[in-house]
Amino acid sequence: MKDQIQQVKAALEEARSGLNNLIANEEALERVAQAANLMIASLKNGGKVMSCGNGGSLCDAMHFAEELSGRFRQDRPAIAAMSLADPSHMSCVANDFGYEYVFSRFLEAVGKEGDVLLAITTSGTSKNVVKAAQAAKARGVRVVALTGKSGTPICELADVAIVTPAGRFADRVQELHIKLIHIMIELIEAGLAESTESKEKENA
Ligand SMILES: O=C(CO)[C@@H](O)[C@H](O)[C@H](O)[C@H](O)COP(=O)(O)O
Ligand SMILES: [Zn+2]
Repeated sequence: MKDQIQQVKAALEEARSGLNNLIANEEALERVAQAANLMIASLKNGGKVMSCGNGGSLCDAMHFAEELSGRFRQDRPAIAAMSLADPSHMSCVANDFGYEYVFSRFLEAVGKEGDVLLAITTSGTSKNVVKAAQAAKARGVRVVALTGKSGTPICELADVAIVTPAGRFADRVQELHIKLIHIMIELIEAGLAESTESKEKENA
């Protein structure tokens, strides 16, 4: 039991050090604001935000989209967001074309010029996420990448790459990603509320 408590403490210390590094990383913080601004501009123009990732990052992609289309902290109008995560689509495309096409094919079906894709990959190299970013670029969809490694294929493709290194393991990177996802939602809600308020003032 003592050893386990030590293990819990060490894991929390490691997570804290990842968070401290992120707080000190001005470039990454700036990119978070840039990413939110890209999404706000798209949403104001009638666009939508799509998201994708593998494993835990797919859960993060879904978490992000549902808090925009559903609810985050308080009631407000629904925001146009969807994860590219329909299991029937994924099983069909994986079965008939290959797993690397599961997100790109969905994006080809629903992505429109002016939309934004949030592409989440801790390694920065997952083929299906990279292919989704390529499909996005080909049709004028802007790409925000959330990753743990710089200089990776997803960074090369992204309009805004948010890089959050956090040691050897994907789970620590994901823990930072989910924080940034919540923060981006806060920024998006604030940005959209601001524009609604100024429209209401104009019309008053
Ligand atoms: O959640 C975790 C690890 O924390 C795993 O399920 C992890 O998401 C999977 O190994 C993914 O396939 C990793 O893909 P990626 O982040 O490198 O794109
Ligand atoms: Zn949440």
